[in-house]
Amino acid sequence: MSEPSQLEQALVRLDDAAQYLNIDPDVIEKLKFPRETTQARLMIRMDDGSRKSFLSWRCRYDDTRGPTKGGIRFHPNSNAEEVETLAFWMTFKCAVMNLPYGGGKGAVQVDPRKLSKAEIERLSRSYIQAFSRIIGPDRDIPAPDVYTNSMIMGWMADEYSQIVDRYEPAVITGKPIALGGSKGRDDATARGGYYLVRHLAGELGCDGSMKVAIQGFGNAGQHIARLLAGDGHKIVAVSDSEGGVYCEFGLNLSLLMEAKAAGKSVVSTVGQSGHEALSADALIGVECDLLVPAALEDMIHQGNAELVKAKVVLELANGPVTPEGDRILAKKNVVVLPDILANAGGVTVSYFEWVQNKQGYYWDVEEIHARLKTIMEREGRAIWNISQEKGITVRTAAYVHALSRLAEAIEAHGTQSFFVS
Ligand SMILES: NC(=O)c1ccc[n+]([C@@H]2O[C@H](COP(=O)([O-])OP(=O)(O)OC[C@H]3O[C@@H](n4cnc5c(N)ncnc54)[C@H](O)[C@@H]3O)[C@@H](O)[C@H]2O)c1
Repeated sequence: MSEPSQLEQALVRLDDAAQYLNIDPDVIEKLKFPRETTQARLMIRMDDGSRKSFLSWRCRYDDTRGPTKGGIRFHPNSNAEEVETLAFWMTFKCAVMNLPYGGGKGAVQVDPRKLSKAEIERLSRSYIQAFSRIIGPDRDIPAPDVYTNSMIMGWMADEYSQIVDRYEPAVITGKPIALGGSKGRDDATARGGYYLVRHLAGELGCDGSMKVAIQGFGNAGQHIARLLAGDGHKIVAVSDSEGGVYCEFGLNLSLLMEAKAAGKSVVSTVGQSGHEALSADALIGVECDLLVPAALEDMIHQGNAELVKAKVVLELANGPVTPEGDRILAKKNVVVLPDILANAGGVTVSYFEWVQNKQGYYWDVEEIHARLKTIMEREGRAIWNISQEKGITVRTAAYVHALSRLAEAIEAHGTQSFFVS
């Protein structure tokens, strides 16, 4: 038998959740397949005068609850199936948070590190030229993802406005503040996870001072370290792609952030402030209360999940625990706060950006934080209660929560075929 595809693996979560709900089979049939995936070949002029082409996609997985929403990734390994899987996750993430969106995703198969800044700008504008009839402020709203950033979103929003011949900032989120971006977007993903852990601390047994290990010390990893340390928790281990560092009394975060800002690995701080070297893999098994995967997919799996000593795993990364890893953690009574809830602070503040663009009135950062906190606590509490009532993992509970909202919307839309023939 062939290996299940990436999307088939993701759909296992849908089947798991469906067992706990009495929903129409039509709903599952609708959610099993993306509504539409468009492929385009982008041709751009390189700096040396030659022309080069790149494959690209945009998937609108499901738009029952509103316009589709999801990032655009620039990556050499991107392919249609990965885009569809990520769009499926976005469908559930937006439903978990009750944002008025469906799920989408886009990608260009490219290694942007091999392109000049001008070439990346031409590629970004060419993506919008190819997909301008698919995206739109009330149809499909892109955002940054792996190897894309606010500068690229600014170029894309500008290109779209030129094509439709009017100022249309709500077509894309994650823009620079000068072009209609929102305050509070930079640390939104980590802050959402932080509000969630703080709110459920009593239930999770995390109400005292915690020891924390963080895998991946990029945007999400550095912000969660800063926020948790601010509450007096000890960050005892962090890692990046080159290795890790450990200090049982708490790492020196300023030292680590200075190293990253200078383009160095966290490993460059070994020997200073009591920092000891730790292999990237050893981080998973560090003695701690909270483990935060904030790097890549599939990092906690069948081969290393048994090593986890933390009571709680906060998934700031997308898909960091494999289904086998999940089963092992559940057996060890480790609570996993799943990605579609734990890292949804990012898309929630993207939603705030879209609302601000549409209303033309901008909120201060305190208002953004207060609104994000309210939503994380409300949805986190509802999901926690489902997991307790049904005796299921928090991940399955999050899917149950999202699926019941999706099912309600799909049923409310009705199906025309009932009235034909
Ligand atoms: N930034 C956001 O708003 C956001 C929103 C939702 C989800 N996420 C997810 O969070 C994760 C991290 O995103 P980010 O924006 O912080 O990315 P980033 O590129 O800023 O940081 C990723 C970090 O992971 C490290 N890393 C790579 N391979 C590693 C390995 N094998 N072991 C340990 N560390 C490793 C990198 O060195 C880097 O420090 C991704 O899965 C992303 O999809 C991010």
